[in-house]
Amino acid sequence: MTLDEIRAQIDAIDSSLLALLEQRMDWVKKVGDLKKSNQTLIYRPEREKAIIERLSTLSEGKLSPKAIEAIFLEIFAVSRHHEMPERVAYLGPEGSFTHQAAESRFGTLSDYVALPEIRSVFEAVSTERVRFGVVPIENNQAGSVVETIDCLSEFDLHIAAEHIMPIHFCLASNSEKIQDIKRIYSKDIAFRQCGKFLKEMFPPDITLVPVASTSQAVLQAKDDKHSAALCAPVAAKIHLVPILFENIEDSELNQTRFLILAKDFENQLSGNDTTSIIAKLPDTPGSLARFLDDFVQAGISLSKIESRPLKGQSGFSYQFIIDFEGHKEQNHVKALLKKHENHVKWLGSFVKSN
Ligand SMILES: C=C(O[C@@H]1C=C(C(=O)O)C=C[C@H]1O)C(=O)O
Repeated sequence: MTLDEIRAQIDAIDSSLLALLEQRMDWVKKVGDLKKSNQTLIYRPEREKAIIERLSTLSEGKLSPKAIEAIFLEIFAVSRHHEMPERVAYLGPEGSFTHQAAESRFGTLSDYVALPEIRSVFEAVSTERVRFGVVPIENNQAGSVVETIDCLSEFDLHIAAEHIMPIHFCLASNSEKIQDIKRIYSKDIAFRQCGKFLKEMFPPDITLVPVASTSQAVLQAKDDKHSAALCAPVAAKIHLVPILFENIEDSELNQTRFLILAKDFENQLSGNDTTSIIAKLPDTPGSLARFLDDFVQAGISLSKIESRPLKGQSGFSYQFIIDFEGHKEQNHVKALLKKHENHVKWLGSFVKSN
C-alpha cells in the first residue's frame, strides 16, 4: 500500500469517529437536559470511571487502559462542556502539576482560573466564583500537602473526585553553569521528592526557597542567572526557561494525588469508593483507639490517617484526616458516621482513581 492509500484509510476512520462523536454529543445533551430539569449534578465521576473500566475490558489490547482513560477523559470533558460549561480553579500559575491534573479531568475547553495559593482555590469554590477547584493532597514519596488538609478542615467543601498522576521533575534555569546556581525555588514538598539529586549536584549550603507552587518557582527563577526551579517540564517550556536536567525525582514511582473540590457535591455509589472525613476527637486517653475500633468492628479498612494540630487552641489538640473504603450511602458506613456525627466532618465519598 502507498502512503496515500494508508492515509485514505485513516481519513475514512476519522470521518466515522467524528460522526460517532457527534451522535454521542446528542445523547449527552439529552442527559444534560434531564439533569437540568431534575436539578442534579452534571459531573458524574463514578459514571466516567465505569465507562473507562468497561471499555478497558473490551479493548483488544492495542490501547492500554491508560490510553483509553486519556482519550475518554477528554471526550467526557468536551461532553460536560457541551452540557454546561463550568469554571475550574487550580493551584497555578500555568504549568503547575495541578494544572495538568485539572486538564486531565476538565479537558482543554474548560474555563480555567489559575490561583496563586491552595487557600485561594478553596476560597474561589466556596464563594462560587468557580464550580470546581483542583489542589494537591499528597505525594506517595513525600507525604501530605498540609495546606490542603488544613483548608479541608476550615472550609465547607466536598471532594467530588481524586486524580492520581505520575510526577516527573526537571531543573530549569537561565544559568549557563550549574556552579553559578545559588538558589533553587520550588514547592516545599517538591524538594523532598528530589532530595538525592539535590544532594549529589549541589553543595550543602545551597539555598532552597519554598514558594506556593512549582510553576511559581519558574517565574521566580526566570530572570536571575543564579537561580533555578524544580518544576514540571511543561512549566519550564511555557515560561521559556531552559531545562538543565530532567526526571530528577528520587523515585520513578513518584505520584501525586489531587482532589477535585466542589460545593455541595454527592457522588452516587460506584462500589469502589473512598470516603474522606475529618475527625476532631475528645482529648481523652483512648478516644482515638475507641474510634478506630468502630472501623474494625464494621470491617472497614482505612487507607490513610494523619493527624494535624487543631489551630487556635492552647496545648496540643489534634484532628485526624481519615480515608477509608466505602461510601456514605452504604449501611455500615452510614451507621458509623451517624454514631460519630458530633465530631466527624464528612468530606466526600468518591470513586477510587486506580
Ligand atoms: C453524560 C453524562 O454526564 C457527564 C458526561 C459523561 C459522558 O460524557 O459520558 C459521563 C458522566 C458525566 O460526567 C452522564 O452522566 O451520563
